[in-house]
Amino acid sequence: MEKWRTAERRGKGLDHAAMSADETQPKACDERIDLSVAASYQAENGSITTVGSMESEKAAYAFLPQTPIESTDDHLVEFAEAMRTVAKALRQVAEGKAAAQAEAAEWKRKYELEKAVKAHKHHSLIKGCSNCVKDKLEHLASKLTLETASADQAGCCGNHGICSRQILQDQCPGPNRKSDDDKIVGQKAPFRLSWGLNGDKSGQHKHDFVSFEKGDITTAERSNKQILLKWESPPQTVLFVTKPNSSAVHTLCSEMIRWLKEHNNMNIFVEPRVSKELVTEDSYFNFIQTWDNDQEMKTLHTKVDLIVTLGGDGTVLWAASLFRGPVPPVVAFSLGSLGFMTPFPSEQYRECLGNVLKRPFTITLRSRLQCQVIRDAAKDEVETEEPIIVLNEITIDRGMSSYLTYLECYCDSSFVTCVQGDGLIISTTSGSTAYSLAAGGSMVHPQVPGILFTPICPHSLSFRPLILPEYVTLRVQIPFNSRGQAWASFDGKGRIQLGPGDALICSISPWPVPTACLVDSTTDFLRSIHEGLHWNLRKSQSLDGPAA
Ligand SMILES: NC(=O)c1ccc[n+]([C@@H]2O[C@H](COP(=O)([O-])OP(=O)(O)OC[C@H]3O[C@@H](n4cnc5c(N)ncnc54)[C@H](O)[C@@H]3O)[C@@H](O)[C@H]2O)c1
Ligand SMILES: Nc1ncnc2c1ncn2[C@@H]1O[C@H](COP(=O)(O)OP(=O)(O)OP(=O)(O)O)[C@@H](O)[C@H]1O
Repeated sequence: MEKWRTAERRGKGLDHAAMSADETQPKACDERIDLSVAASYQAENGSITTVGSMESEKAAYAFLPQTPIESTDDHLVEFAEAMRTVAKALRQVAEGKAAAQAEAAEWKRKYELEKAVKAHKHHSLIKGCSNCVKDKLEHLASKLTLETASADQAGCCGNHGICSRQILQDQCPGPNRKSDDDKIVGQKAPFRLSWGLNGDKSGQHKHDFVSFEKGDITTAERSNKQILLKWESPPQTVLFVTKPNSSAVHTLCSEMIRWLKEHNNMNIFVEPRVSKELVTEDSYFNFIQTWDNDQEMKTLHTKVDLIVTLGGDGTVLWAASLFRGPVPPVVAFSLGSLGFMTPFPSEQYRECLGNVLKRPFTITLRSRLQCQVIRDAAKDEVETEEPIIVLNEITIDRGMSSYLTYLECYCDSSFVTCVQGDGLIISTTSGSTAYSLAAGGSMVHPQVPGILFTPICPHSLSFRPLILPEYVTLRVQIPFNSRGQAWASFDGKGRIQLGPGDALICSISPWPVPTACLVDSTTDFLRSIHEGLHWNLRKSQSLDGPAA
């Protein structure tokens, strides 16, 4: 834009010079005047070449009166005319150059003023805007305003070039100018955000996402983006977790192990039960590894690059339960009925595994809940039991009891409610499509950072399910005045009885389950609710019918 504008002005200058050249009669005195004007232009602009040519032109004019020879007069007039044409051309060039230089100087000065005003704005916001700084700023701004106005009468910022309105929004003359009060910049107090509970400095500090320049809060990054996993070196060890008592699963498992060994020379781990079955079946499987006890199982995550599950959602839950700490990425093949967490088609295992082993793939980080049971009898003791970790949910229900459960619930130190009904589900977002859904909870995308609080058959008309933020700790207490007992279960397993005075404490575990996506987290989630639940499936209305 600026280039175009400069070129236009230069063009105008040339046109003007050309017009005067046409109008000027070829008289000697005029020619001298023209030449002197051109000479002075060049001297001012310091162009040595041009000044040199002016000297030769002067010499040519000085020669004119001394040569009154008829035959040579015409020649001299012709020569003088030629000199005049040359001089005019030189003047046009000089005028154009001078105009361009003046214009460039003007824009440079404007730019420097704008820069200075910006720097003062920034300085005053950081250090506090003193009156002195403000005065200086206003002075600079008004200077800029005046000069902008005189440089371009078309209005604030004009149509071309640097837009000072963008840089100095409050300083525009004309109809868009703001009031004097609005003109004051840097009045907002700077602040800092930090992470932690009630200002506790031990909390995890994330990157600052506050723009101090403007004092506004902005989310620089989305909290939980789609995550891509890319191997830095080729994976070498795969753990198979398979649904028991299924011949289809067993056949596929041995076929996949062979394929992985022969094509990728992978190390294979299987559960002790499966190892026995395979080795008994064929000595070919002697190379597969397993574990003998819990202690060995606890170190699995240090040896395994990838977990392959063959079964339904229950098998994914089972695989996750083998890892109380970090979990390797899970590639879940569907051999169940619904398959909310099993997106990979088992018939295409070669292609799917080939991709996962060699190419980057998207994962869903499925958060888990860790839960500790605090017995009333042992509440003063130091906690020794390891927490129980679930991928779907913790359920507290009335079990065999025919009485209502009576559960007091707290979120951090705040009282939430008393649950009187069949029970309560505290669910992860992955578990939102399981038991919690059946109890009336919302379906939540697995990457939403939240904890679901869903009552089971509450005896109250107004008890709607809640979704709480992932950073809270929930405590469910069986009060001493509870009529009955309560039972807790973890991903539908391991039921334990809770008596009056016992409590259950849950929070999000630092160890999520990374599950490989077939497409991406959202596509897989939507596919599972469409195909698994036939979500919102309805025959479309036909076009014919009553007019609106
Ligand atoms: N009324 C109910 O809906 C109900 C009752 C009890 C347990 N469950 C669920 O069953 C889970 C245990 O599953 P299982 O396979 O070991 O038991 P299971 O074999 O009894 O299967 C229960 C069903 O729940 C489905 N399921 C499991 N996790 C799911 C998830 N995250 N999203 C959608 N569906 C899911 C399974 O596909 C299966 O069809 C529990 O965690 C609980 O959520 C549901
Ligand atoms: N490796 C395993 N060891 C022991 N039990 C397992 C294992 N894998 C799965 N299970 C259990 O087997 C049961 C059925 O498994 P799963 O849910 O995967 O199959 P499904 O019921 O046929 O599929 P879906 O849940 O889709 O209907 C679950 O309760 C699960 O806990």
